[in-house]
Amino acid sequence: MCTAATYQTRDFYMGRTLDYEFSYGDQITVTPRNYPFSFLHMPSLSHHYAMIGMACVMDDYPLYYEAFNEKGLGIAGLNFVGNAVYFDPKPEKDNIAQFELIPWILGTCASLAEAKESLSRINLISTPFKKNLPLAQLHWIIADASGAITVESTADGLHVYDNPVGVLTNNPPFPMQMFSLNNYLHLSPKQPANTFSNQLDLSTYSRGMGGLGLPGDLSSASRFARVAFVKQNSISGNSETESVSQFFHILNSVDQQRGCCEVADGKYEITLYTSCCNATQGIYYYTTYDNHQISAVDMHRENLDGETLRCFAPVTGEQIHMQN
Ligand SMILES: C[C@H](CCC(=O)NCCS(=O)(=O)O)[C@H]1CC[C@H]2[C@@H]3[C@H](O)C[C@@H]4C[C@H](O)CC[C@]4(C)[C@H]3C[C@H](O)[C@]12C
Repeated sequence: MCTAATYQTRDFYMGRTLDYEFSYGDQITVTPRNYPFSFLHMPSLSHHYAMIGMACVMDDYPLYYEAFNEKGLGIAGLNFVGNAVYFDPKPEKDNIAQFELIPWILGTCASLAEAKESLSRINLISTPFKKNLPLAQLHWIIADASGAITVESTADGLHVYDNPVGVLTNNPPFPMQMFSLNNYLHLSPKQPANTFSNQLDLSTYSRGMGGLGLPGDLSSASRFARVAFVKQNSISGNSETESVSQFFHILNSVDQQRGCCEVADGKYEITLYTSCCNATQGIYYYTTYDNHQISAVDMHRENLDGETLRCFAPVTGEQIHMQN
């Protein structure tokens, strides 16, 4: 399972939890403006917007999971297994392989409006990065400070949905996830009142009963409702530390603990990392399953006019601040 969310205070933030049973070899990766990006069916980009995000780097190519560019546009890819369908190249379209979508959009688009325009020409094709590398079946959230969209390539073609809640999880398709929020319209952060029956003496028996009825399980549909509720009702100050701290609290509401989600015999999906990108300032913050301390990489501390990738291995292992 995975969950992505956006958050706006003084700056625009976007991030995700990456839940899986193993790591592909994640590295925080800065791609500078002059790194040459080649595409299977599109002209190469020798100059493009710089970007930063989590990627697995293979053959010196950044296979991004989520990233954002120097213009404040971000994308996250989340599993959409069983629903994602990619196609053969079509002559009249911009044919982009699934693994090329993040570099193409972030390399060429300065805003969500430009991304939508670019998507109207795109056909996502099914060529894998390498023969022995499985084709990830994903859908994407793309966002900037102006809003968010969801992109789903299914059997009937490429769909671009407005995403007014700024949240994405996994299956089912996005319109169903949005529709099921109707089931939670009664939820409130306030203490509940008895609307069950005026003939029964039902009362709030404890403080802190806000959000009563919010689903607590780890399914994608429940995480969607939970993170949407937490995000919509979230209150924080505007400063960087208050915003980053609150953003991690929002995503921590859907954290996956080892042992709770068995995906194969003895194999457990866990939140391998949680990211929070300040897309306005170009800073990628993250925690890992074994390190709750927030670490960060600032893209503007790197040479963004360079030609080579800059990679940082995630900091792991708890950093405990002993006080005596
Ligand atoms: C596993 C990740 C998604 C996590 C997620 O959504 N979990 C939910 C699990 S569940 O089904 O709903 O149970 C996805 C997100 C981005 C993916 C990676 C990126 O797409 C980049 C390449 C793409 C290649 O096709 C496969 C390797 C890969 C390096 C992908 C590996 C893996 O599929 C990643 C890391």
